[in-house]
Amino acid sequence: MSAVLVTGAGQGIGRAIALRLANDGHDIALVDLVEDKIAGVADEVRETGSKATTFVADVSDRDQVFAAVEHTHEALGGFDVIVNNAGIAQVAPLDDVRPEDTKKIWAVNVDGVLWGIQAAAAKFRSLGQKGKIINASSIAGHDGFAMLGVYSATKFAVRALTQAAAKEYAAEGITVNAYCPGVVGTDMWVTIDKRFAELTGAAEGETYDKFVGGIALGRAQTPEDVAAFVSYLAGPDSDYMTGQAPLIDGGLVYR
Ligand SMILES: NC(=O)C1=CN([C@@H]2O[C@H](COP(=O)(O)OP(=O)(O)OC[C@H]3O[C@@H](n4cnc5c(N)ncnc54)[C@H](O)[C@@H]3O)[C@@H](O)[C@H]2O)C=CC1
Ligand SMILES: CC(=O)C(C)=O
Repeated sequence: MSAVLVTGAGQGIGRAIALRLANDGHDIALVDLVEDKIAGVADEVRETGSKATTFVADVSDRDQVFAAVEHTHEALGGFDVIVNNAGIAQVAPLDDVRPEDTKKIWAVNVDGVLWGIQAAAAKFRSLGQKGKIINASSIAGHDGFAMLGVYSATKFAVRALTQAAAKEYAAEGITVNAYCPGVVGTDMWVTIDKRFAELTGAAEGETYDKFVGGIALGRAQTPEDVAAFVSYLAGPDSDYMTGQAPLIDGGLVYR
């Protein structure tokens, strides 16, 4: 079918996206910081009958992202979709944020997405074909959350890049969309919950439970819930959609 590159594919939402798209029949290039994690997910992808390849890269490094796209094309014999999923969280009151903090999270969550957008568009262009670019935003890309202010800013920025890239690339048949999950029970939320506990005196688990308590559908989101929507974005049913960043959050933020 088609060849898809997923960043941050070693665990959590990225792993679920990789497995869902493999089950949909796509071949998958798994990109992450740590080889061991993506090697394990690659084995799971191969069990579905789809091809898998791995590439270690830090998405904040532009050259490494371009190399990952090149590797995907060589290893899978094509390049059709990129999912710029890798991201990191940071929990801090705005008063405490320092330049080194903003630099680090911006480099991964915003620059990392921009390098992925650029590298994918350049490859689609060189192959003379259409393609799909899919970016990870968040409910925090629609609402600024207390203690997650800079993280929220990065996810708003992802929406801005998604809209601008959609406009710049539409004439070339390249679509650009984002997904905005809510509260997904991954390691990211374990870290967020612990930091809230340290900073606010909340008990461990309390912040996560409070956020989940606000979800209309009454449960935390699974990585597979997110992957189901990304499956739509990666497939032909979304061909007429570009520049959008829909919320897929069980009813938490309403726009
Ligand atoms: N967990 C949640 O509730 C939500 C997550 N998101 C977003 O979804 C995406 C995935 O989140 P999770 O799976 O929960 O996170 P996670 O922390 O469980 O997994 C993130 C993966 O990305 C990799 N990664 C981190 N920095 C990287 C870098 N510089 N280069 C390459 N890989 C890197 C990590 O090694 C890890 O495998 C992120 O962009 C996150 O901001 C959005 C909304 C909600
Ligand atoms: C982790 C995240 O994206 C939140 C809290 O919206």
